[in-house]
Amino acid sequence: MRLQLLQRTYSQIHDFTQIPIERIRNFSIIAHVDHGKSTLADRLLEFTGAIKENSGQSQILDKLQVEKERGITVKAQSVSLLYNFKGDDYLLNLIDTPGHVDFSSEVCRSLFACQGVILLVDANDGVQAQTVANFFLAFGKDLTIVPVINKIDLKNADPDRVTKQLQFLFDIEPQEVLRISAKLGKGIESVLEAIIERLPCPKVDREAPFRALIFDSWYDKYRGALSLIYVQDGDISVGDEIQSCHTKKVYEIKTVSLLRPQEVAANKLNAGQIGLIGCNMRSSKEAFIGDTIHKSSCIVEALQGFEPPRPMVFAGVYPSDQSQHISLRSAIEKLTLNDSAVSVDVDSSPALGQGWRLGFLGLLHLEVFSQRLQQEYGAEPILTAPSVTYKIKLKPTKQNLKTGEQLIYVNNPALFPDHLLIEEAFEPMVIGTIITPDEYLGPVISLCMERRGIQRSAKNIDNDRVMLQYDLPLCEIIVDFHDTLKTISSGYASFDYEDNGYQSSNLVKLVILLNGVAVEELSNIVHITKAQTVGRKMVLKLRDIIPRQMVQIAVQAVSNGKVLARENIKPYRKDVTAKLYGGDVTRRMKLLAQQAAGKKKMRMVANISLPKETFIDVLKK
Ligand SMILES: Nc1nc2c(ncn2[C@@H]2O[C@H](COP(=O)(O)OP(=O)(O)OP(=O)(O)O)[C@@H](O)[C@H]2O)c(=O)[nH]1
Repeated sequence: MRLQLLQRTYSQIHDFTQIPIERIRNFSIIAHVDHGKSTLADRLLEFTGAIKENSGQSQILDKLQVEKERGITVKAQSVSLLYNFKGDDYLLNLIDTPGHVDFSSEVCRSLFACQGVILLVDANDGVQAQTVANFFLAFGKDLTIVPVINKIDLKNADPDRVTKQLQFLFDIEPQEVLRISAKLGKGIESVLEAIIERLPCPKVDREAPFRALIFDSWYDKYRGALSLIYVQDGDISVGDEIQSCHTKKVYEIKTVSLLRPQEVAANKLNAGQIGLIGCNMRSSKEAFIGDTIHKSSCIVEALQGFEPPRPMVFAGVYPSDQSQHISLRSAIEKLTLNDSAVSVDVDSSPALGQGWRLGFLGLLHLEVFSQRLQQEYGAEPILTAPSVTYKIKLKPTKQNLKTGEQLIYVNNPALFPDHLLIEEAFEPMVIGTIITPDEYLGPVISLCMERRGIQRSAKNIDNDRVMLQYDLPLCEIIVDFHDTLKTISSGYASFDYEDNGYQSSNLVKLVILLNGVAVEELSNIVHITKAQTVGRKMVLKLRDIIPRQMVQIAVQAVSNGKVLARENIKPYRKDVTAKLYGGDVTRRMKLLAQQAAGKKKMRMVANISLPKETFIDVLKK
């Protein structure tokens, strides 16, 4: 039995390595969130025999616990499929990609290894903001696009309308558009046919010296860092010595495997293929995504890497007590290998101790990262409020003129300089695209205006849908813009954004004082027009969150030396006169006066203990 299994595995591998370049297709499925990418991937896997039909498993490529729980794809996954078309075996390398805006770096990275994409659109929802962004991403990379309308089985499906939208927005010819139901498995064959007939094969050279691009990597407890590679030239086998162009380190290849979607050992990877290599990389920092690897005996020119993702949202991460510092550090290190879009800097705070300042692509990315820290590594860190990176031009002083450090970048509100030192402040901006049914246009425009948005354009994409473009400050959308947009449009509006540089802005630092002492962890950078409202809200929230203590606590929001809001948290009052029975009134007054004096002393030295959750709760809008 075991021998049979081994022979079968071997024959499969044999087939894979023998496939000529002309019969390889590397492609990705891109779409707006929930339009059915993972479901289509499941069907493709079933159709090509990689998994059994009706195996009861769904979203096979969503492996992480957080993906299964949230029903979203976070990490792009790859799978190699073998498909017999008109008598020939084809190798189809499919890369499943996430749909949420926060994970667009995964989409970008996956596209590098592809020659074409399936652009999937929901037959009921039609083109959404992320569809637009993904289309232009693929179009900009000169990839062949196969437009597919999914969910045609839905009662309200209107594929004709969606076809018109595709034609109007992207100049896609109606006859090119496929119509399928991934859920029911209808039309899947037409997708496979389009992949083979419309997509080009990879432009690679099997005779040239080996060159491959690392486009993903993750950490395995037993084998160290594993790298997913796209072989551009030549071939690679177990036992070969490879060198990294980035670190110049040399490794011996220990394992070569294909993902089917389970890992299947192989002896060799040829140009045009995608596969996994393990070469005893012990430290997570060694598998550098975007790096080119080659055989150590033959120096080659590095392949063009992709732009590293730029973190947009920063937050402090601290262990809940300092004894967990080392375990949290190792968890962060391992997780950042798997999720290379996260940037890590060391940070410290008087209240929370030693920690890190991490950069994320967006708020969902931050939430998913902290959830993965908990689920996969059992870490329970404290996260501070998210912030963006501000650019600040300092007033010229003798010192900064000498050092040339007049321009600084600040992503930690605690480090925002005093207003007297600032000549001009700049905040990061984005161009936001919103697609909404026109009945929600009013509330959507009000939301954008409330978030300091300036309209760029508005156009109808069909009879009842409008596409809006706004210039928006990044800090206004990172926390709850997406959720609010969904709420006011009953879930119908969609949103996507792209970076649009910096813009001069009137920013102030809002500091929270507890009994006159600034709590830097609660500081916030806000636009001057919002300082009063945000200050008021924070003070009220803190009043409710901070537990009453033996002394009165004054909570103040202060900006540029001016108190904008204040609330008092009343102390517990001990009845010092309880033991008095009757007697002289002066005795009673004396006891109360003694108590008041004691409290005054205490207030001055009071070290107010804030609950851990305060830092997270208070800054949620
Ligand atoms: N009726 C119907 N439902 C479908 C079809 N395809 C997918 N769905 C459903 O649509 C929902 C989203 O599908 P997914 O495959 O998770 O979508 P996705 O695009 O991978 O989502 P993300 O990974 O979050 O980007 C699931 O509830 C699917 O069952 C279809 O053809 N018809």
